[in-house]
Amino acid sequence: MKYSYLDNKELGSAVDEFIESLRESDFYLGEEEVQVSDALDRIVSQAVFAGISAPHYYACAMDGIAVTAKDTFGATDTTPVMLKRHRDFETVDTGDPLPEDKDAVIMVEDVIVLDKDTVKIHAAASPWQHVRQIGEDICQDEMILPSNTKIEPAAIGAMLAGGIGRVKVCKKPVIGLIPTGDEIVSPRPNPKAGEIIEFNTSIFSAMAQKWGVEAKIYPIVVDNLEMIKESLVMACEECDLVVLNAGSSAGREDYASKAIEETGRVYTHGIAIRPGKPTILGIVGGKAVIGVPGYPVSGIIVMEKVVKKVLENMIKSPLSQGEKLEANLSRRVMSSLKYQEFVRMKLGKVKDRFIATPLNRGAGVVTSFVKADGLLEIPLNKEGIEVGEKVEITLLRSKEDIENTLLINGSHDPLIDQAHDLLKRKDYTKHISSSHVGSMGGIMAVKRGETHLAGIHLLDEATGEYNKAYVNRYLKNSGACIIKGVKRSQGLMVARGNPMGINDIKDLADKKARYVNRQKGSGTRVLLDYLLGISRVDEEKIYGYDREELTHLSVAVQIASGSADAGLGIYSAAKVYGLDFVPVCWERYDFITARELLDDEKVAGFAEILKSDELKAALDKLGGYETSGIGEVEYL
Ligand SMILES: Nc1nc2c(c(=O)[nH]1)N[C@H]1C(S)=C(S)[C@@H](COP(=O)(O)OP(=O)(O)OC[C@H]3O[C@@H](n4cnc5c(N)ncnc54)[C@H](O)[C@@H]3O)O[C@H]1N2
Ligand code: MOO
Repeated sequence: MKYSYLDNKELGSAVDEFIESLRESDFYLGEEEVQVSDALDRIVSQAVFAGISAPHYYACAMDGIAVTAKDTFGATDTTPVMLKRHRDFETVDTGDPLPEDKDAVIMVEDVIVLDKDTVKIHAAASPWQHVRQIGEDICQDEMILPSNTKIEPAAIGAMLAGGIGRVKVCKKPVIGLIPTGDEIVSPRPNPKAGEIIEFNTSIFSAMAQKWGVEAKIYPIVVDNLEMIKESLVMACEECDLVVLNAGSSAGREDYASKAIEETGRVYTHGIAIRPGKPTILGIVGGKAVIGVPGYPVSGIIVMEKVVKKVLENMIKSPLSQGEKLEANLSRRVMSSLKYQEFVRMKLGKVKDRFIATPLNRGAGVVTSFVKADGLLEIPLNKEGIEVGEKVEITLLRSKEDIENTLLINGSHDPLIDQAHDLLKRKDYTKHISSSHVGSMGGIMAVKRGETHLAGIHLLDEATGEYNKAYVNRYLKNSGACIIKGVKRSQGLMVARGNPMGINDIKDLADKKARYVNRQKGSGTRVLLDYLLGISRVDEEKIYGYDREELTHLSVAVQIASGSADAGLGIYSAAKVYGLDFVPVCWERYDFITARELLDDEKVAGFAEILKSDELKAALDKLGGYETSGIGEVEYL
């Protein structure tokens, strides 16, 4: 295999060696002068010294009267001192210059006015009280900012106060982004089969924007070595750093490495990180060129861990640092000994513990980054991390946001999305994060204290009753209770017009329908098995019984796209895709929680939303729901 030719260099040393090589071609950007008022977030290239002191005169710090302190000595509660205007005092406001013969200010609150020109005071003033000395803030020639410091809002004020109007800053790097690939097309609403919408460079450009770096996106280049070389050379002339996106691995049409080699030099091809292993580090025309893998998740990681580091060295300043947080791992995470791995994580706080749950690890699943609250780094030579272990997470959102997030595990229902939207409309500081782990997964998460709520719909085959039996069985004595949800219509989703004439569970086998199932542990799977049992249909007779999807909507998508004929699911999911729906039964979908969490502001707030008329209206619109008792607590 060609892949064995890729390097597997440790991330830190690969990047450090690359930066060393870049230094030889003098990759610092130089400086330019800008107006201080336009200099937010720029990096000063030289230390900034004050031209004048601030304040540059003795300034009154309070509204009141300016006096000579010694004239007030002896004033007490019992022995007030009288002062005469223009002889002993002058009226002053905050910021006024202190009159020349005066050395203190008495606040207006401490002055008793006897008549227009006479006041009485009951306490002596000490010399220089409430007077801002010359240079109290900044002394002339004092250093306001050292070299290579980012200009924050207050620093703009300090420089202006110090008499500085223009400032020398590092030039802003411009990064060139070249998307490549025959299958890549510019964003459009209805791409054809085989066309992939180009979005990576928009992600990278937005990341650059957040770092305060300019980005220039070049036209998409097809998989043609000469054309890639041409675009690369042009970008290297026009930009300070170039990202060549996709074609980084060693497939038939992966030309990135060759294009860099033939126009400059490749220093590393292959870094021991996952995702992101086929990363290329090269130099063309003295400019850094980074071959970033095509998969978006790999791309984001390489931008963050490699491109950002190179840029930081270019402008000699850190670009952004994620806050860290300690959390308990809710699921075991496996890792390869060969790679340093970066895993997207969901975070939440249940009682006083932060809980971290790994998200989908597919390098093509860009929404895993949309859902992620943080990144877990698993070092090289480690096989994984066990459930319950404490891990350090680099945050992608603020700790406060995470503390304000209600966690819902278990089975998903669109009502959660509706409630989330209502919650955000009521209070923008609150969030809901839901993980689709099936009803049983939800019960276990409540048991382990890893979620605030779990959405469940589990039929007890013996009693025909929903949910309670399971809570009693699995959460006995652990003080769990039910927050009532809805009754919802479950049925068979089939293509519009029901072309195969599927009318019940038996028809799935009899008419050889291609079925799409839900995952083990999901309530819908339990329901199917129950229905197969009472219909005396063997699961082996169901074509596609082992094909599993994680949500009602993803089952509906498979049917709508024609890759399956039927799947069990709820009415609202069928409606979204315009599918026909053969009702099978009504089932209860409820939430369970630990009793001590009922007082938790987030849980109580969710129960309130459940009870609201707005939610009922939204559910009526979705269809297939019955909402009596929704939001009520049922103790077991
Ligand atoms: N046989 C093997 N195949 C692959 C291996 C391997 O070890 N053996 N490594 C995989 C890894 S890891 C990665 S990462 C990718 C790297 O792929 P390339 O950099 O060569 O990129 P492509 O194959 O051209 O594209 C991958 C994927 O990303 C999509 N893509 C590309 N550009 C964009 C864009 N601008 N916007 C949105 N999406 C984009 C592209 O369509 C592909 O789906 O290689 C594996 N292969
Ligand atoms: O870089 Mo690949 O993304 O390791 O999965």
